[in-house]
Amino acid sequence: MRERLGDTFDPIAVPDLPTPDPDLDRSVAELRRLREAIAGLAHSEVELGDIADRLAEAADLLEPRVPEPARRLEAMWTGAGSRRANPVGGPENPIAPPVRFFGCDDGSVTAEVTLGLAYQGPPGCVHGGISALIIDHMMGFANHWGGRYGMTAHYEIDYRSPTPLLRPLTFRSWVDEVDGRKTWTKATIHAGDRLCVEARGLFLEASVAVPGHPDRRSTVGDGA
Ligand SMILES: CCCCCCCC/C=C\CCCCCCCC(=O)SCCNC(=O)CCNC(=O)[C@H](O)C(C)(C)COP(=O)(O)OP(=O)(O)OC[C@H]1O[C@@H](n2cnc3c(N)ncnc32)[C@H](O)[C@@H]1OP(=O)(O)O
Repeated sequence: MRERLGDTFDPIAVPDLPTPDPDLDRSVAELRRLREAIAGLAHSEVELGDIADRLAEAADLLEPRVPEPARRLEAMWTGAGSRRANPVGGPENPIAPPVRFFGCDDGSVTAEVTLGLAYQGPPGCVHGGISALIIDHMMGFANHWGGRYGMTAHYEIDYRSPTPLLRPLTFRSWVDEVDGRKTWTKATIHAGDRLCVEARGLFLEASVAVPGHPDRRSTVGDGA
């Protein structure tokens, strides 16, 4: 059995996601297409003057309408936390790589993603910081799937072999050990059968103040 994570979240219940704004999701999807297209352009192969003007026009239209960041932050932490806006897979976040997470019967969480040129580090390979970003976030999912939560206190990562761009990658994470407030969580990235990355993180139960809600604290990942 595999369960798509993020929309609902057993075994730790989280509030429902806010109703999506279809036009916001669509804008982000279009921005992602642009991001991949622009990252893939070779110099001088396409005449970009007109495109740059049109992008500037869209940005000029948008910028004056953007509310203060404090207002956006407050909205993000109302109801379902920042799940829709987070930088890994968040449908409202243009920089988010398009990762989908699944919870498995064996207690692990898997994710599948193919990363494009915008995420390049070494030639033809995924930037190590991008791998780390996805792993950190995914460990948070694995903790929840295992009935735990917490903030990342420490994590270590071993890059065992190059992680290819433009090929399906399988991420996997699971809770390895628990002790009081501490949760140790492991994760791997594979390209086919080849191990590319392995990591281990320490998460500590903790809470942080919720922006715009002085009376509330969030346990990070609880969607409080
Ligand atoms: C997003 C919302 C989604 C909602 C939807 C839910 C479903 C989805 C689920 C999930 C997806 C989301 C997943 C998110 C993932 C993102 C994760 C992050 O990016 S977290 C940001 C980065 N991390 C920080 O900013 C922490 C900063 N650090 C701190 O605030 C503190 O250091 C803290 C709270 C971690 C610990 O501080 P203390 O004061 O509570 O604890 P002390 O007393 O220092 O330590 C307690 C024990 O832990 C050990 N310890 C502490 N830090 C350690 C370290 N770095 N290394 C090793 N041991 C450490 C200590 O030695 C001590 O151990 P002894 O009890 O004595 O055995």
